[in-house]
Amino acid sequence: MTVLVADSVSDAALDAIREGGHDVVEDPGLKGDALVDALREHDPAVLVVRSTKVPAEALDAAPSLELVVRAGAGVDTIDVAGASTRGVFVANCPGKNAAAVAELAFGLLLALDRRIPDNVIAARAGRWDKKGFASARGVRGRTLGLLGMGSIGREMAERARAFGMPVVAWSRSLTDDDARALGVTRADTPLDVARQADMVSVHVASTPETRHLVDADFLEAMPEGAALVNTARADVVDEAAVARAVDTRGLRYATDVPAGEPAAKQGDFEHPLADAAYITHHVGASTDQATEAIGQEAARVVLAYAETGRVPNSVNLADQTAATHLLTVRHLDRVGVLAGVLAVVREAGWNVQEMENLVFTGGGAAVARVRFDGAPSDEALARIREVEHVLNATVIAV
Ligand SMILES: NC(=O)c1ccc[n+]([C@@H]2O[C@H](COP(=O)([O-])OP(=O)(O)OC[C@H]3O[C@@H](n4cnc5c(N)ncnc54)[C@H](O)[C@@H]3O)[C@@H](O)[C@H]2O)c1
Ligand SMILES: O=C(O)CC[C@@H](O)C(=O)O
Repeated sequence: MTVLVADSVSDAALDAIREGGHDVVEDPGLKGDALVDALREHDPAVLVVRSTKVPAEALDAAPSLELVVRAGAGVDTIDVAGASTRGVFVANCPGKNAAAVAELAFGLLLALDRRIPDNVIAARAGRWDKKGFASARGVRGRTLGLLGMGSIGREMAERARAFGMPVVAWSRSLTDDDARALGVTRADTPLDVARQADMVSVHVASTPETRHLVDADFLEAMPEGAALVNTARADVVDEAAVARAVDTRGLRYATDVPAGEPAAKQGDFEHPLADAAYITHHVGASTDQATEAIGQEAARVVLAYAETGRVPNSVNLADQTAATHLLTVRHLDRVGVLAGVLAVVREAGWNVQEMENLVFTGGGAAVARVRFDGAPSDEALARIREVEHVLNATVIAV
């Protein structure tokens, strides 16, 4: 299998994939047209990326492409819907960089409280200002609000405990039992978090539903002088509203994911909040530990897919198909039996949604399970039972 790696991934991961017998083409600088050209040239079965965008034209460039692995958490950089319509799997590496991101997010919260970057900038400029930097609120006993209690949100809750910060959290599927187990107070809505928290950290995925989850109303509901940290994605926070809240309500803001983040790893950067906020360079996941863990997981996904055809951490397989019925066929393990069964299935107009064939020890017999969407008929079932080497067949509603 050819594996094109378009971003920097750990050497250990690349070695593991090579040791699995696969050709690795590594070009960490690929993006845009260069990525499309490389996909066309190498026609890989697997593409591994970090933040590199994978749009529809990239998916179209490699007819052999079967799997895109996001060596990270967020898959908003990949045209997942486009991959689904082309029958291409997309997988990610969930949780593997969560500790690293939580470390940065907490660093930013503390930096906002103590104005650490401004202290450093002043010292570097040859200015001593103990008077100017002497006041801070402190975080112990302050309430931390969390939006999103996935892998990173949970890591944040753990760290908040160590800092003596009560946590109020909103997450779309957080239950009271989950909240109790995590030692946090569950909020019914994001606005409830805004009202109760002194500092808020954002950890939801970027989706159409989470766009501007932090908007003008959210910022208005936060107390004067509150702090907000965004290490999730730019579009989850309305940055124009943030700029206004910085001016009018003394909001303190830090982000690792500024809007208009450059695609290139180095270059010029301008941002309307560059002076008013603390902006880091999308480095939440960039610790050695996270890079190693992400690399290992990306390699595991590639190797598991190559060996089993199954995709760990797939993000675009339907949780629930449209299947209405399950056809179970016990049969002798002979050539052509399933073809005969499927011919009847086709004539009956049953739309196959899921299918598996398990062989019994010794290899004499097998059982096929076909989940389909369609109206069952006794006549079709009788014809399946008549297919040569079929032992028995049943249909039940699922
Ligand atoms: N700054 C960085 O370097 C960096 C690194 C890793 C992840 N991230 C970002 O942080 C995000 C969270 O990472 P994670 O590892 O915790 O992911 P996760 O999948 O474990 O958690 C995602 C959270 O988003 C919520 N969510 C997803 N879709 C939603 C929707 N439609 N409406 C409301 N909530 C929704 C989920 O409920 C969950 O709470 C990632 O999606 C990514 O964008 C940034
Ligand atoms: O790969 C990176 O450096 C960033 C990854 C991060 O945004 C993610 O969603 O995992």
